[in-house]
Amino acid sequence: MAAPDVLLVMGVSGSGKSTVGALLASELGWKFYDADDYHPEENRTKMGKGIPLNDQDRIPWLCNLHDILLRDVASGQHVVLACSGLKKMYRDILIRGKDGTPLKSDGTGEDKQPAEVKLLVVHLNGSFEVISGRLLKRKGHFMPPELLQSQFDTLEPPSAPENFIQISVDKNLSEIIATIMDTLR
Ligand SMILES: Nc1ncnc2c1ncn2[C@@H]1O[C@H](COP(=O)(O)OP(=O)(O)O)[C@@H](O)[C@H]1O
Ligand SMILES: O=C(O)[C@H](O)[C@@H](O)[C@H](O)[C@H](O)COP(=O)(O)O
Repeated sequence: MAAPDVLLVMGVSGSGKSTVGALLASELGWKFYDADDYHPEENRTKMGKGIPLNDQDRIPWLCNLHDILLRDVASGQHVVLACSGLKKMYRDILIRGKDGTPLKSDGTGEDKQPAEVKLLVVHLNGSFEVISGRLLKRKGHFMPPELLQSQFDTLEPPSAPENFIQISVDKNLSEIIATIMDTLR
């Protein structure tokens, strides 16, 4: 696999994205973003009321994250992004933006290059029982555990031809990090 510029740590709420993403970024010395920090206030309020987000709520949030990734990658920065990325369409937006593959100038005024983000998707995969158990214990977070079923209903696990690995949330954190580091070698 070509070396990725960005690692997307994805999965349903409570699958461990923020925890794994932050550890991984620190291990790799890459920049870390938690997509939760980029939700507009309306999205946070909606989730806080127990209402699941829809495509309309998520698309502008994902487009903004795509712009951030492109900007960082263009400046040579490698990034770990923790983001639910539940549907293939959402992951495609993170890679290519909303309208597929916009062209950007390579600076010569002639050839154009696609403005794509080279992404490796790390899907943290687990059962409803294990993940809801963790969410019920998690304190001080705006996401109510009652929304977990809608997250599983929305989830489209990554599949070929996406560039991805899948790791069980039943593993402990050091095993998860070691598996990802092995994949990158
Ligand atoms: N592999 C793991 N084993 C045990 N507990 C974990 C693991 N990954 C995450 N956790 C715990 O599960 C909870 C949810 O993790 P978090 O990173 O907040 O998930 P997310 O960002 O996907 O919502 C946290 O309390 C975290 O400490
Ligand atoms: O797309 C979504 O519906 C949200 O991004 C959601 O998946 C995310 O999980 C929340 O922001 C809660 O945050 P946690 O994932 O950290 O629970």
